[in-house]
Amino acid sequence: MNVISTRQLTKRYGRTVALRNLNLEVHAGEVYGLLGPNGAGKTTTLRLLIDVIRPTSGSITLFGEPMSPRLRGRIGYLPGDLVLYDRLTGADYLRFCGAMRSHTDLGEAVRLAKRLDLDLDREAGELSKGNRQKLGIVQAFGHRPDLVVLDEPASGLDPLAQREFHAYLREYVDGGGTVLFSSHVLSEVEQVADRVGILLAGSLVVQDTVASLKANAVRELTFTFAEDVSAASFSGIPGVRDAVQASGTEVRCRVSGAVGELVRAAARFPLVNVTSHEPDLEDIFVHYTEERGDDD
Ligand SMILES: Nc1ncnc2c1ncn2[C@@H]1O[C@H](COP(=O)(O)OP(=O)(O)OP(=O)(O)O)[C@@H](O)[C@H]1O
Repeated sequence: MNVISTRQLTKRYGRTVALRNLNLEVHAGEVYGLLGPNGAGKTTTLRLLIDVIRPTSGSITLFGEPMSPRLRGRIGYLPGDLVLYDRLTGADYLRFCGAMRSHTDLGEAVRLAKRLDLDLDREAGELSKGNRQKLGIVQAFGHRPDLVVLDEPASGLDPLAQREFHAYLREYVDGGGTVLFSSHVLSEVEQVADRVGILLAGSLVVQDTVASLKANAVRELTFTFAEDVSAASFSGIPGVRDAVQASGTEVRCRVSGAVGELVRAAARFPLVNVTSHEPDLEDIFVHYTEERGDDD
């Protein structure tokens, strides 16, 4: 089942098209990472989904229904620009958020705060950036929502807090929750997301599992031969993007998809060694960004 489904979702700010015909599907029980460089439209997407801004055109369905006040209570949200009341303690702030949602049980929030090593007795004005972020995360999950939408959640968290937060996310989705989060920290998305969407200049250019993106990504194979072999021998082989002469006896090929044809071709020469550079999410991200740049 799709917890989030958007159809041709578009948002313009005057002449700026922040989001263009977005068809996003987030499945129940998954962690979905929305990636993109600054200004790509991530925050716009998240704000549309939680109904703080309205689309120029297109539609949004959450839990199979159009947004309504009843649905709001099922959603937790961490904004990218979290505003806290400096004189309220963390506990006061959580009670305040709870009262607005008619959810007075702070049990889950207190448990998560403990896990993240956040002192709820301190006033927000005294908290460091990372601890303010933790309080924002705690309020997003505190009312036990079914869907949580997080804008750059790991921003400011130290590595230990990040690890604990990621473990919590996994437990939350294993318990039936669904998470959509935005990030431009590729390693974070790679670690924690089941599926990834890459937004570039307001358009979703790819949406897939991290594993599948990697399997289909361009990888680099370097062949070392016992004698000089020309890179031209490898151009035109299915999957080969380009073949570069690294030295007389060394050829570097960029290949997408299966590498069998290329390896068979290389084996016709006196092959001494093959090394493969496995693509990570960063390579994939750079690839789509460059491809997009080439189109423009
Ligand atoms: N309120 C607004 N008025 C005018 N333009 C806006 C407004 N909000 C966003 N934009 C523009 O819409 C585009 C998308 O912005 P958005 O904040 O969604 O990007 P983002 O991917 O979240 O970026 P970042 O990673 O920097 O937070 C940008 O060109 C931005 O300048």
